[in-house]
Amino acid sequence: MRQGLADGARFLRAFLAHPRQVGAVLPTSRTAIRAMLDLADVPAARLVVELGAGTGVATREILARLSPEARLVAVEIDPRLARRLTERIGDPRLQVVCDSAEDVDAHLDGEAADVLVSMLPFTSLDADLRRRLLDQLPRALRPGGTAVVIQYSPLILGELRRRFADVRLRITPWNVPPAFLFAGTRDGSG
Ligand SMILES: C[S@@+](CC[C@H](N)C(=O)[O-])C[C@H]1O[C@@H](n2cnc3c(N)ncnc32)[C@H](O)[C@@H]1O
Repeated sequence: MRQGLADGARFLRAFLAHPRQVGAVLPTSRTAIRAMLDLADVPAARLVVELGAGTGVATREILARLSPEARLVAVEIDPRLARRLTERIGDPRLQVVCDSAEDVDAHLDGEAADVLVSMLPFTSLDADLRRRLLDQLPRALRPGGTAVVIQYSPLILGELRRRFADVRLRITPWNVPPAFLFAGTRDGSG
């Protein structure tokens, strides 16, 4: 409970410092995170990449589903949030990277992700940055891999359809505000 409040306060501070970069006043609910992760096969993945890890609400749930031999690379641009994540989650499968998700490739050692989880606030970002970040999603994935994306509006659907062979859409009311969940599959079976 106290940890949840502390995370909420930390998230709000990050929002007040960089509203467009953070894109939300409250951390995403665990129920919405679970519904999003249900759209991909995290337990079968060898490499999962998370973009925009924030206070780690999805990071923890990914680790709970991840196999003992797999690894998770979590990218967060805000140095305070990234440092806090490293301090708080001592799991040897987790690597926290403080960088922009535009440069995620540089941190994957030539590997491609089986599952990519995006918490990035695409709709509040500047259009050029949004395009560069969206272009990274299929690039960081292996052929046949899945990207799951959470947003507070459906506006990104067309952009995802341009980049993925198949895109599924779900809506979860168990978040403030209600969230749109997308799952895109990269072309090819690998
Ligand atoms: C809507 S928040 C979600 C955070 C977290 N998953 C949660 O719900 O608590 C978006 C996160 O993406 C991060 N972010 C924004 N732009 C980014 C970028 N270019 N690269 C990496 N992280 C970014 C923000 O700092 C913020 O932590």
